[in-house]
Amino acid sequence: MSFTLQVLIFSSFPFILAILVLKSYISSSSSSKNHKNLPPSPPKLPLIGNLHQLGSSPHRSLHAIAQNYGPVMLLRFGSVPVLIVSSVKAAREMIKTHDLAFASRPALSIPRKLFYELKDIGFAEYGEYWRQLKSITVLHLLSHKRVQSYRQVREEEMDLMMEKIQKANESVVNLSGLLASLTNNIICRVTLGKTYDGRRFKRLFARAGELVGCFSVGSYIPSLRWVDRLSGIERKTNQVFKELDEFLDGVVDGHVTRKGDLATEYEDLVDILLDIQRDNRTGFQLNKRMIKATILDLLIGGTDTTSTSLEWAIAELLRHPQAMKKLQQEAREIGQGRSRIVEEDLEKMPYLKAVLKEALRLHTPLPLLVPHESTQDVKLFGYDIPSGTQVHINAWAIARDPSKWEAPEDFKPERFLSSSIDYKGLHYELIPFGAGRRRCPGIQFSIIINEIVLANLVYKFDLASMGEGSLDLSETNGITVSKKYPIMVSATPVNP
Ligand code: HEM
Repeated sequence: MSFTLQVLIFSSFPFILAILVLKSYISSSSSSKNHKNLPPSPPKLPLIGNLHQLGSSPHRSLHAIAQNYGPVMLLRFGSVPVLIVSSVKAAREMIKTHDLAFASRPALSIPRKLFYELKDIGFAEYGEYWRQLKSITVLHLLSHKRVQSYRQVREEEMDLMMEKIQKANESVVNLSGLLASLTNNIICRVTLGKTYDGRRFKRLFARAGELVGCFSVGSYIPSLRWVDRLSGIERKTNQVFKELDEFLDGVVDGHVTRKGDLATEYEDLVDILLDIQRDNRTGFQLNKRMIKATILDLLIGGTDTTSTSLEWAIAELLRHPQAMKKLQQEAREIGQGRSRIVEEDLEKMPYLKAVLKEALRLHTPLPLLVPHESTQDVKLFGYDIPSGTQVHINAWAIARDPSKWEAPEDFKPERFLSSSIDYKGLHYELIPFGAGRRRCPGIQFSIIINEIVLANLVYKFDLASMGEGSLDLSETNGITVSKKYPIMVSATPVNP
């Protein structure tokens, strides 16, 4: 930054601050005149509001603040009113009773750039466009039948991973890295028709994922939008978008040109989107930008979330040898000496399902879900919530609410053996995939990968953690909360 620019910025700062404080005073005095019954709020600073209180783990900081201000509290991130919902009762009222009012998303500047002006499913505002795209996703891309049809892809990629572990011959392997590659390969083959696992591809998607979770000052304090320019975040977003767009252009064009002359074993999701575009069978005209935005959503939304949840489950099993033993017993009784557990076996493995549920409860991969936004004035929990309020549901806090969960901090898969609580969006105490209209459409897709991989891993190997990091539960920062240190194991093959 040049000296003159610095002087200009810093000399104008007190002036900008004064205007903003005055503005916030005027608006707060005018809102108090409206006699709105707003939710409780912690004290805030001028200009930044409560942003300084978020820290590096916002789900933990917000949980701590909610202990004093209650399960429905109103914060300010810069100039944006942000509602934080932290109890089962409040989440149920929000999603069950007022789902429509809260079904939109805030238009944040980084997703807007990366996802083709919000032409994807995850960040599109609520309306006819989102409804059509979500229905295509649920009915054609991620339906039960479609997920079943990719069984061979799952099995081939899983076998490749097991071979790598076998070949390591009990020397230390980075299991976290293998799980990340496995889910990346499955999602790429299903979505794009082939694997992309080069360093450049992985780095591009890692940068895109990081950017989605990044805080852009301009989205919350419009008068300080220039900070995003100076910090380099705007340039980085534009660069990543350019590279993503070139990559996706190549993918879509490649699918168009090979049509007809190159027989493929299965239809991947780009083929299906192009078919829908061609026959216009849904009555909704898809264009290339919409197709690219949709693919990007599936790649970014499905990969890390799936591998992270499996990684947490394995970390907890390594920390709880009794639970590991119980799961191995279940797998070996079901497998009965066959070379592998198959997908038909999974329904007969209640402990496996309980382990994965318990891991999703304790280590919610997206602890604050994806932000929602109200599009009308609503009464929630007795409070007035104005239209245009951004909403974060602290699913991580809800999943350890002591009034709903006994010994909430303990890893106890057994709690699910005698309970009908599921993560599909009907039990608000466990909502790692969200609930209501905006619920994740990839539940089945990710759960079947995690079930089949975990079942076979413990069926074929005895895993011993190597190094302290494997058992350490520290978290990364970002929208998807993963294990900070990779799981390193030595895997001894067992003869089932
Ligand atoms: C363990 C794995 C996963 C977790 C924990 C997860 C979690 C979530 C959450 C919390 C949301 C937002 C819900 C809300 O706003 O209330 C979401 C939305 C979404 N997820 Fe997932 N997800 C997972 C896997 C997947 C997979 C495998 C795919 C696709 C291949 C996928 C695609 C999407 C899409 C497209 C949306 C946007 C839905 C909308 O806004 O209407 N997810 N997911």
